[in-house]
Amino acid sequence: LDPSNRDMQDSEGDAVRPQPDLLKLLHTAGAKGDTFTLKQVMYFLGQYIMVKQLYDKQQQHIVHCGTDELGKLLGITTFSVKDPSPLYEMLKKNLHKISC
Ligand SMILES: C[C@@H](c1ccc(Cl)cc1)n1cnc(-c2ccccc2)c1-c1c(C(=O)NCCN2CCN(C3CCCCC3)CC2)[nH]c2cc(Cl)ccc12
Repeated sequence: LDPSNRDMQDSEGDAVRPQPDLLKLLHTAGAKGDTFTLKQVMYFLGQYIMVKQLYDKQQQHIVHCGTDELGKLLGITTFSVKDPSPLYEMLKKNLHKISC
């Protein structure tokens, strides 16, 4: 997690409510309920990539999501887990922060 995303890291513990499309992916990965912490969202997205076998077997930091729901959400076909910026862009659009 690069320091430029301070707001993301600071708000790791806050409750967020994913939009329906993102929520569907999290449930596919075994998540329960409709509110999570950012940490949990990241964990379940990681599980989703594993379950759907979207990562490149040779270069395991590359994720091929062009033919998957995840790709539609991210608006890209491939990304590296070493450059999380497209991910944070998607999460900003698809996570509603709950200020409880
Ligand atoms: C540091 C962390 C990360 C977390 C956030 C970001 Cl924005 C980048 C990177 N990370 C490092 N590699 C992965 C990864 C790589 C390939 C397949 C699945 C996960 C992850 C991701 C996790 C995660 O919760 N990771 C737990 C430990 N990972 C180690 C790698 N493991 C490998 C096991 C062998 C096969 C390849 C994955 C899986 C569990 N959640 C993610 C969600 C997405 Cl949208 C993208 C990537 C990840």
